[in-house]
Amino acid sequence: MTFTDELRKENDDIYQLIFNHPFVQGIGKGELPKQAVEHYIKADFEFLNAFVQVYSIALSKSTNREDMAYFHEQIQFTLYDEVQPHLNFSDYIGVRFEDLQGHPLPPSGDHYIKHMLYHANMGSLGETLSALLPCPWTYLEIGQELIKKYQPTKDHPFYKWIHFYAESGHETEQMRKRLDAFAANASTEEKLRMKDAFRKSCQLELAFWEMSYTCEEWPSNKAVTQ
Ligand SMILES: Cc1ncc(CO)c(N)n1
Repeated sequence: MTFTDELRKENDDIYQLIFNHPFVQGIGKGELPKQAVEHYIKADFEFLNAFVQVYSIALSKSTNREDMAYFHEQIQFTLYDEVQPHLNFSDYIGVRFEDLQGHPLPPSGDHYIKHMLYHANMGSLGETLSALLPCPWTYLEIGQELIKKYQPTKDHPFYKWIHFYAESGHETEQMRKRLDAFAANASTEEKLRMKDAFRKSCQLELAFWEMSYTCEEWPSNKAVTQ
C-alpha cells in the first residue's frame, strides 16, 4: 500500500461525511438554495486565490525543473480551468461571476487557507502537498460518486460542474505520485506531520461545505444570538 493509499483509507470516515453532506447531495439532485451557492462561490473564489499562492510558495521551494513545471501547470489549471465550475454555479443563481469576487472568507474558509499557508511556510514540500491533496482528491471522488448515483444528463443544472471534477483524475494522480515520492524519503516524524496536515484538510473540506450550506459568517451582532 502506498503512503497516499494509507491516507485515503485512514480518512474514509471524513470522505463519507463529505459525500453525504446536503450541499454535495444537492449538487447531485440539481437542487440547491441559491444563497448557499452564492456563499460558496464567493468563498471558493478567494479560496482558489490562496491555493495559487500556496502553489507559488511550493514552486519557490522546488529544486528541480520537473517540480517547477508541475507547480506551474497546477497554477494555470487553478487560474484558468477551474473558472468553469464557478461559471456553472453562477449561471444557476443568475449572478455575474465578477460580482461574486472580492468578498472576505468566512471563518471556516479562512481557517482552511491559513492551515495550507502554515504548512507551505513552515513545513517541507511533502507536508505542503499533504495539506493540498484533499482538495483535488475529494472533488474528484465527489464528481465520480455523483455520476454513479444520479447519472446526470446534459440538461442537469450542474452537469458541467460534476463532469469537470469527475474528469480531473490527472490532477489527483500527479499530486499523489509526488507526495508518495516525498514520503519515501521522509522521517517518521515528518510522515506524522503529513498525516496530520492531510486529515485536517479533509476535515476543513467538510467544514467548507457546511460553511456554504449554513451561510456561515464571522461573529457579529448579526451572527450571534443575543
Ligand atoms: C474548497 C475547495 N476545495 C477543493 C476544490 C477543488 O479544487 C475547490 N474548488 N474548493
